[in-house]
Amino acid sequence: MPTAREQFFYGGGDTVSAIGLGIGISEDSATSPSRVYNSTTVPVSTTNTSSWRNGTTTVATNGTQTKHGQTQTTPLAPLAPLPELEEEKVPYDGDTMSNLPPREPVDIEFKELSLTVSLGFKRGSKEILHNVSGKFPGSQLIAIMGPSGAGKSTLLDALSGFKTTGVDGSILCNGRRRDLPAFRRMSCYITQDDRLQPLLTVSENMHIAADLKLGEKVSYEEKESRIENILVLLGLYNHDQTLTMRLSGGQKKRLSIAMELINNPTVMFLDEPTTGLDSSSCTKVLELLKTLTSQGRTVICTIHQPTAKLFQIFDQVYVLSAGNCVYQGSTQKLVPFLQTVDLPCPMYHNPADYIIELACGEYGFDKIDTLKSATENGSCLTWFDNPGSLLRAEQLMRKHPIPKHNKNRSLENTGYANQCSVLLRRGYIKSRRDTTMTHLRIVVNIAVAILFGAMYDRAGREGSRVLDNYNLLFAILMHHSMTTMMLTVLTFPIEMSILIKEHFNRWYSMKAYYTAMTIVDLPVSIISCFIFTVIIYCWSYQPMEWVRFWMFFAISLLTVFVGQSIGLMIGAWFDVVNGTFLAPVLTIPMMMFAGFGVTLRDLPSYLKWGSHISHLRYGLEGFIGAIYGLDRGILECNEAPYCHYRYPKKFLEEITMSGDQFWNDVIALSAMTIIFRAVSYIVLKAKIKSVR
Ligand SMILES: Nc1ncnc2c1ncn2[C@@H]1O[C@H](COP(=O)(O)OP(=O)(O)OP(=O)(O)O)[C@@H](O)[C@H]1O
Repeated sequence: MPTAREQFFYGGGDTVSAIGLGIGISEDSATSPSRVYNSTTVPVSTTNTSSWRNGTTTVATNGTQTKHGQTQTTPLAPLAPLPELEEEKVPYDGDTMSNLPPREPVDIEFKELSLTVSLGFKRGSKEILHNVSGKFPGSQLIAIMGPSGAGKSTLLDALSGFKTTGVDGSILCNGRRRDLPAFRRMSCYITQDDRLQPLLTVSENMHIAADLKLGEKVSYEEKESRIENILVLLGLYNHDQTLTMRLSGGQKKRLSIAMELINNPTVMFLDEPTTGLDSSSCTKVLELLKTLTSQGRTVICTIHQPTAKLFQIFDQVYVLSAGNCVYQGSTQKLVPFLQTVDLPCPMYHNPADYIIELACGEYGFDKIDTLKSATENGSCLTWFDNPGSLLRAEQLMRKHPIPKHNKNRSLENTGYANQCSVLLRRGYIKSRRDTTMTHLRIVVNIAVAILFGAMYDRAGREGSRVLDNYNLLFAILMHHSMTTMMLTVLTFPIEMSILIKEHFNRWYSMKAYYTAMTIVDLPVSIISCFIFTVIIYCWSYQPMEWVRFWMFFAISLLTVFVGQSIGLMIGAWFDVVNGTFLAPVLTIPMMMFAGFGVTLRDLPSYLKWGSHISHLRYGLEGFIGAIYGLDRGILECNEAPYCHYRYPKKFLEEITMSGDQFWNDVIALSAMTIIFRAVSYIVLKAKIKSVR
């Protein structure tokens, strides 16, 4: 049997290639037993050359349709019926969407759109989209296709408003220039990777999304009913108590869609919704999206190389090749289009595969130019289903009144207080289940306290072991600073992708996220620090005075907060690899400036400034003030005949600390916490902005 390429270049043997393009007209198909059908082959009988989507079609999408070398004619399932999610055995009920009111369709058009990215300092820039145009009418399921690197995700980013930097050209919504805040209020973006909270169940994720998107104005019953309907529609109802991390790839994808459906967006952008899914899950996801379009939603998704079966689910396709449009129009008309430009699709070839092969330049780069000119880089509307009925911009403007001006500048659906309280609830659930950030942290604090206690048993009251106790105080300081810093260095890199998605989809503001994240961590920080302090303070026999204990605890806690804030700042600035390298590296100079190895008096004058920015210096000074300050009396001397530091004052003199700087240390550590937190918030905001 000739290969697709051979058929293309040398003709299809006994096949009339006129219809070609995935629609092979066999002169005598019944007498061609040698034909092999693969999953992407869509030959159509001569009785149905006009529509290979709905007519009687010879499909070989699985082995059963090719029997003993003979092709069986199988009618394709009509597209209209709604999907049945067999996997979950949920009978589909047309009413399941009753709580999601139909939407007024939105027509998106873009003209001469180009997108340029900066390649970095002194490296210039690169244009990814080259003046492409296109039209995505409302209520349609639209595929943006193309080879890898063609610019599919970039086009999706530009249209959704996710990318605004370097975008040139015009994007129209219902004929009017896109008002980005208003457009973002009616649209959502579902990313390729599943950015979901792994430690929450399906139901919890849905409730959090509902509370953030619908707020308190919508009643509990209404929210419940919406969640129920969506979960039933998406076949997730039976899994509502499953932790998200335990869901299958397809279920995660459906949950991502479900969470965005809660506020009933009009336009949905999905980046490769079928990637990583088996063919049955792909079909289910696409059929679900198709269902959503029937209620007025416009669903635009990027897709790599759909099989013939998946391809036919789409209404319209937009094909890109190296940032240029090579086809725009209905899926059914792709074959006739290719025929018209003299690039007929070989028989038994999936047109979707064929156009990608053409777009890759497999048949010569001149073919790409031919296609680009034929589609006028996306301006040509000839190949739409019913081009005559497409409304021009002016007609659309007349049909759709000017939208009401929204005085509310905030993009989020609910207020700051509601966002904070819902995020706190989510944070609480997460920290209850998080083995590292919560459980391991408490266990590590207890284990280290026991270890230190055993090593420095009674060092706190013994005059002959003052230097041991000094070492212990510094070790405690390092423990508080390093353990929290290393944990929080990971906070933003781990959460960043979820944060970007949820923030872009207007779930919450950065301010609310940051406030909730700060508050949620407080109980665990305080509890683990308190347990540690009690164990080590008692075991090492530090002075049994409440004032000194609380001073000691206060300095410990503030050191924890500073360590956390530095960790957050580094995590906001750098990725995981650089962050985990930089955090300990930056701690070393802080240690040197703490006055521990080299006393503050002996620091070279040109390095004195370092001691003022070292949180470990203030921590150590604070500990010394708590343990040896407040005019502490003579120490016991039971373990050695001579106690050099029997008088605490002598020790303070030698380490050049006065022991009365406690409040200055508290102020310095508090100020550092506030400054580092503020810097990490600013860096985080800038980073999120820079992504766009
Ligand atoms: N910020 C950037 N800096 C430099 N090049 C970029 C940047 N963003 C995208 N590109 C380049 O632009 C081209 C298009 O990228 P895009 O992610 O849109 O492709 P795609 O068609 O979605 O590919 P895939 O299907 O593999 O995801 C690629 O060559 C990519 O390397």
